Amino acid sequence: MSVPRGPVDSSRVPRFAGPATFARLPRLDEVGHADVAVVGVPFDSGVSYRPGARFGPSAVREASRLLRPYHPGLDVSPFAAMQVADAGDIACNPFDIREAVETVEEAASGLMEAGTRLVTIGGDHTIALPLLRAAARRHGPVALLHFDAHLDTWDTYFGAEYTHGTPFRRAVEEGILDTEAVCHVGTRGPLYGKKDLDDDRRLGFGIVTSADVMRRGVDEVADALRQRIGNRPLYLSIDIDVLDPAHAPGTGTPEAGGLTSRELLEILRGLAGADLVGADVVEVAPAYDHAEITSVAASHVAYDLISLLALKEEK
Ligand SMILES: N=C(N)NCCCC(=O)O
Ligand SMILES: [Zn+2]
Ligand SMILES: [Zn+2]
Repeated sequence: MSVPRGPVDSSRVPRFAGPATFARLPRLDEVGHADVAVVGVPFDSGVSYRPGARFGPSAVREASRLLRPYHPGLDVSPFAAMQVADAGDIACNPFDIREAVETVEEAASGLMEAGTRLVTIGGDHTIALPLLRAAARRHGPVALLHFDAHLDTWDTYFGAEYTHGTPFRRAVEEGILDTEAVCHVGTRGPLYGKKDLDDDRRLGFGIVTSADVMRRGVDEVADALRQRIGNRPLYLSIDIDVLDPAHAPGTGTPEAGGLTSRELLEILRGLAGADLVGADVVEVAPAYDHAEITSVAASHVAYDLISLLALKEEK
């Protein structure tokens, strides 16, 4: 039996039929080894406001049925260039955040053992910490581009260290980021105080605000980010709330004045050539969504991330 590769043929089986793996790709257990695996983490016990991101992975998979095999913007057919498979969900304890964080780290590390690179669908932003740990185990401290309305470098919430507002402070404390190349993109909205920005700067982060993207334009922003990253191993963490609520209403902590989905996708495309080692798309909370606006956007972001990984494979 030959190993399946790529999405189910949509000229034979309509896209709305059959199980919703990401982009209707084969499951990891059907292909054995994958160059890239899409994995879900249905976990939202780290949220500070609206819950619901535990249903993100299934909503993004459902919305990904319409994705097509060729990416004209990057001139790549990601599912032909490499084996991409859906690894299903990492099942983690919704009642014990610390245990869940460990489960995600171990499961992600296990998947990466064979050289598989991960595109993870969240889940709330807490999960970026164990995913970065797994990336750093393999590659050493990684460069990070963090697309988000929020800094997520706060210290604790109600005394809790592991939450969706704190993963990147923990990551710096743990020494798993290359703090010469860590930057937030799309930041906006009210903060608790000026100290938030001072702390964030002290941790080593640069900031490209949502307003900066508007004023400087996507090409200039992407070029500057590419330069800052150089050829370091790069992890991309994308909180879907980086998009304006008009483009992503289905999320837990929406903030006005965000990026358009077009801006986000174009900045990502401008990162072509970077040494991308892993990525996540988090904070899709489908209960607040309308007409799959948010999960469609997230599915396209994931597709672009996979396409960036494919460019690397093609070389
Ligand atoms: N959406 C994420 N990841 N973090 C938002 C935390 C905002 C807050 O509770 O102040
Ligand atoms: Zn956020
Ligand atoms: Zn976040």
